[in-house]
Amino acid sequence: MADTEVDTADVVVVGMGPGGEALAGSLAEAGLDVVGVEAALVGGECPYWGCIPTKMMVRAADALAETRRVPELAGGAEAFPDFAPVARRIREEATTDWDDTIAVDRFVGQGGRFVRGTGRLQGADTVRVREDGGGERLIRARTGVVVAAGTVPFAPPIPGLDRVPYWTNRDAVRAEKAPGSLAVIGGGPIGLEFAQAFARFGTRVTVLEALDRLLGSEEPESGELVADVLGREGLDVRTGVRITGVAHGPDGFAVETGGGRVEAERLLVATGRRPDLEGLGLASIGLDTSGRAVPVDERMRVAPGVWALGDIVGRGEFTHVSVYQARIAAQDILTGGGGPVADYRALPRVTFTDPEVGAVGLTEERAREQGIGVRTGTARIPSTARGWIHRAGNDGFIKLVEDRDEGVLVGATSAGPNGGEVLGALSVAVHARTPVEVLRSMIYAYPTFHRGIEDALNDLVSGDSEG
Ligand SMILES: Cc1cc2nc3c(=O)[nH]c(=O)nc-3n(C[C@H](O)[C@H](O)[C@H](O)COP(=O)(O)OP(=O)(O)OC[C@H]3O[C@@H](n4cnc5c(N)ncnc54)[C@H](O)[C@@H]3O)c2cc1C
Ligand SMILES: NC(=O)c1ccc[n+]([C@@H]2O[C@H](COP(=O)([O-])OP(=O)(O)OC[C@H]3O[C@@H](n4cnc5c(N)ncnc54)[C@H](O)[C@@H]3O)[C@@H](O)[C@H]2O)c1
Repeated sequence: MADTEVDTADVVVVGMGPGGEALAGSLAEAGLDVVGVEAALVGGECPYWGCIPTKMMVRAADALAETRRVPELAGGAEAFPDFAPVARRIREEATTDWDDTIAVDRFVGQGGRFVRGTGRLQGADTVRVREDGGGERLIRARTGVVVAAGTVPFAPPIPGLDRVPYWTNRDAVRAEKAPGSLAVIGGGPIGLEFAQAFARFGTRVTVLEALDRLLGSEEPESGELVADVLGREGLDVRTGVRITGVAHGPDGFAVETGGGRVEAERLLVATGRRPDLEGLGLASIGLDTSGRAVPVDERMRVAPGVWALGDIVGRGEFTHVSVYQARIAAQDILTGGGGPVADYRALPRVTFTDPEVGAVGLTEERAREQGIGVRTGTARIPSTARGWIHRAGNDGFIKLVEDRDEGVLVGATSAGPNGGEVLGALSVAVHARTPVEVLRSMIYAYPTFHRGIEDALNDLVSGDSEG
């Protein structure tokens, strides 16, 4: 094509979310000629529409919840919820009004070259970029192409859904005020974090989950705990729901379920995410683009000269996974195959509801499916010294999953106040395969939440919960 600019680089990175940005920056700093291609904002979903703005909402909502706990502990206090400071923080502090100039400048400062546009593979060593300005550029990669293009919200095939103006996380993050009422389809991390945060600002929230429990990939106890707490906070949480239709009119949304109709001013769809493998041209390197993820080996390689990382490879849709994989891929690229391999045994995740649900490694069910001889131990937070002291808002538990033949933890959950922080110690134990006997010989500071780990270890070795 006559007006197509042809360019060459060592590495072309398609998608500059947390993973792509980390990889492209480190390769550029190492002296490679790197072109980073980004269709939207450098930084990706996490800083602009995901982790950071939602955690600002959660922080504010938690402050309101703590105020409501004052009467039980310290007299009286009254909160006057106002979403405006949250919306302002998200706009001004988190996203600079959804402007990525700082991130682009940082990458260019590291020595990278940046192209704003949509990239598509044309074979293993070439990326065709449709630039925002209207031009087109063909970039040939001497060393390789890295696909780090993330995922987009998935809308389930519910009759009527494609004709109504429902919210995804992108709209919910840009809310200027808490809606009067909100129906949330999906009881995973996205749905639950938004549901609780808006409810604490006064929104009447209904959560509709198809499975028989919330947080379906975690321990069943986690979903039960969150459903119980949300219910007590006044949310209407329905599991095992089959949604048969959605409509929108002047009065808002109507969601039809087997158990009746749910009406709400806003509808948030949070039913998982999918990559666009077809749009990325991955068929040109022989991949089946109907799949739900890009298959990679343990060094993030897809094919000779092609790597993929982050949400698009489906090994955990978390920023820390994306950045971890960027480190693995960067070392593979820089050493020509001599770097470490990815190890997901101690993959941590935290759902930032209150109580926070932290988990690492395998759930009990997954461990049993893998043929591991499992022993579990549990401590209830309200029964621990610190939980009892804490009182209002002390719901939670610590559950350990031990490989009883090896005498090491292969998974753990810490749900409760600061559950994500307590997870730190458990992550080290699973990652380092610290023997349970060594964990039992440690001194746990009194009275901390993490001392609940010792209670759970005692339950583990008591033998009562063997299975
Ligand atoms: C509401 C919400 C809350 C979350 N909270 C957390 C949390 O608390 N903790 C956590 O660890 N994770 C959280 N996540 C998940 C986290 O945001 C993702 O795991 C992370 O952003 C994935 O990084 P990535 O680099 O793989 O992809 P992304 O962040 O999705 O970035 C991919 C980039 O590629 C670009 N792109 C796509 N196609 C093309 C193309 N053809 N050409 C050029 N560019 C392209 C996109 O525009 C995007 O910028 C949350 C997600 C959401 C939605
Ligand atoms: N704190 C965090 O780290 C954090 C926060 C938000 C998102 N994330 C990441 O983003 C990813 C996507 O989050 P998510 O919550 O959208 O996805 P998810 O897959 O975890 O949960 C989606 C839920 O929607 C339900 N669902 C699907 N179709 C339905 C239907 N027709 N009716 C009712 N329910 C239906 C599913 O059963 C599931 O429970 C997560 O996997 C997570 O890794 C992480």
